[in-house]
Amino acid sequence: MIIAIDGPAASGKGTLARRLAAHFGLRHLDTGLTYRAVAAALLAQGLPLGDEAIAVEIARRLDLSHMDRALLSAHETGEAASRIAVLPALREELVRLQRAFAKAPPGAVLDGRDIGTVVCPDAGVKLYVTAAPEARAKRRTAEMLSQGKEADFASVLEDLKRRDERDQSRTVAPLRQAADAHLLDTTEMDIETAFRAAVDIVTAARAS
Ligand SMILES: Nc1ncnc2c1ncn2[C@@H]1O[C@H](COP(=O)(O)OP(=O)(O)O)[C@@H](O)[C@H]1O
Ligand SMILES: Nc1ccn([C@@H]2O[C@H](COP(=O)(O)OP(=O)(O)O)[C@@H](O)[C@H]2O)c(=O)n1
Repeated sequence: MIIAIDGPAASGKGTLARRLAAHFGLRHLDTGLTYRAVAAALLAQGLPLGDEAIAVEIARRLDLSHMDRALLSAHETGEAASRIAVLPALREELVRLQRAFAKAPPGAVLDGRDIGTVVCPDAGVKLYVTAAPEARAKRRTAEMLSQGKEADFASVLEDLKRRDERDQSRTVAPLRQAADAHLLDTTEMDIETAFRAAVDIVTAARAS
């Protein structure tokens, strides 16, 4: 079975995806990391973010089993990832890797922006996880502070809104809720409540 999870930045989709994968015995791929890994490589080598051919070349060499969220979590990496995520040939290359991961047994949970709409349109269950921008900025700020990084709520909020706008308005695979996705608004939910709600949705979908 494939579970597709999409949603805006810091909505909690990664946390849910990880826990659902463990609960249902599936593999997990955070597809945001694939965009972050390419962006981090470009930044590290001082290469331009707009050069599609170079980005595709880096994507071809990606090893999905060696992507470390901690190493790729920097705020600037997320910002650069959303800038290169508009490049069609790069998306094509990454989607190819993501689909291959999704299809291998026993199934997988993938989270990102276009999983239910583009990467796995036939997924058994689709969730669209969201929360109010202020709630998401509060979570991301707390996360950064807990990692010993500097974080200012107002600028985190501004950055998240700008990234959401870019992700929703790009021409190729924009962030949007698939017609058959279940909406999970976690603004008023803690992690445990959101997880329980997601398990109920998946369990009901598997039974039908
Ligand atoms: N429902 C929730 N309530 C409070 N904090 C949450 C909730 N879901 C996730 N978080 C926290 O918010 C931060 C961002 O969550 P994450 O799963 O990484 O989001 P995303 O993958 O959508 O960017 C993490 O620190 C996570 O522990
Ligand atoms: N399936 C995906 C996943 C991420 N992305 C892009 O990659 C960026 C970083 O994604 P992420 O999931 O790591 O970001 P957070 O939500 O964790 O902050 C997003 O802002 C998107 O622009 C995408 O275009 N498609």
